[in-house]
Amino acid sequence: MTEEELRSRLPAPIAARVQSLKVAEGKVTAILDASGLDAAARESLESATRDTLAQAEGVREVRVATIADRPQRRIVAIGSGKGGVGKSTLTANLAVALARAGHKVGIVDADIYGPSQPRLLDNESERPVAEGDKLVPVASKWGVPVLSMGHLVDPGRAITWRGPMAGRALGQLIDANWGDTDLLLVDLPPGTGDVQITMLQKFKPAGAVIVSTPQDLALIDATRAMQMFEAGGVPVLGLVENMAGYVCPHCGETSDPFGSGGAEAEAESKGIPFLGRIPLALTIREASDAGAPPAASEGGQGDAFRAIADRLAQRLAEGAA
Ligand SMILES: Nc1ncnc2c1ncn2[C@@H]1O[C@H](COP(=O)(O)OP(=O)(O)OP(=O)(O)O)[C@@H](O)[C@H]1O
Repeated sequence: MTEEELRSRLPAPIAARVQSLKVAEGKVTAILDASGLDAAARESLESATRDTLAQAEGVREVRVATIADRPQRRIVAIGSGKGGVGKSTLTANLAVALARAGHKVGIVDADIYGPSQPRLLDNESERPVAEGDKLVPVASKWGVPVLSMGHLVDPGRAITWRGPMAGRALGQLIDANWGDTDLLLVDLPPGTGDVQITMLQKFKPAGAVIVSTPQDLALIDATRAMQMFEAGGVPVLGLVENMAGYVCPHCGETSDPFGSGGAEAEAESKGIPFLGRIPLALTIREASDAGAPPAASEGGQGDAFRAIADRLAQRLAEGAA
């Protein structure tokens, strides 16, 4: 079926909202203008479009996206299969590098059970204020506004919420008063649990970046995370290998305690772009603990983060998300 034929199948009120409709090899992508609609009306517009187009001959897959009159804000989720692989460190440094390159970027720390962005960005003592029923993100000295559960609860107090509450908390952080921020990096909790699924279903990230260390076991978990995003219709923008190659602070020699290159090979085998690798370096841990992201200063390990941020920006500009 041609694009014109597909368009003509849509009822007039839906057809009037079609901004673009493309079909390639049985995959239809429709972009609709949802201006003036509330969330429920937007969802029924989306599902009616999807249902109608899916019935057309030769259509295997239908993707529907809506744009509204509020500023377009893209969400990119940073995920990992397991904990401790450096997802939060990467998120903070990517955001700082992107902000330095002129992007309007903010961070949502969705790791609500173990928030670390306030420490990484050195604004732990700040508290967000509410404007109306929305939170106003907390500024950081690195030019990146952030909202984190770490800003809302006392440090060290364990959060013992069940899934639905955690999902609601995440909603408040994402649906905050982000002003002209047009890119939100969401630091997800590790793994593929409730919070991640809520995130996919409710907030439809434009894309995801997966972080892994080079070991086989970490990569198996990373593959699971990739599958979760793909099943949720979220394109994986790329894979990052962290803690690849240890640079000895004394002699400068590089060794590979966790192996090296595994993530790149894994990305290649899955047809996913490899965005780059960050070495295991004492200076990264020390700077991160001190709230001074390496990407904020010239040279050193900041270059590795900047190179990944550039590749991510390029992927976004190419329309990969
Ligand atoms: N490339 C690196 N070199 C040295 N230390 C690193 C590197 N990346 C991360 N770290 C350190 O490893 C620890 C875990 O990093 P981080 O908190 O970013 O991981 P995470 O995947 O977000 O963990 P969590 O499971 O808590 O969400 C931190 O102490 C951090 O400073």
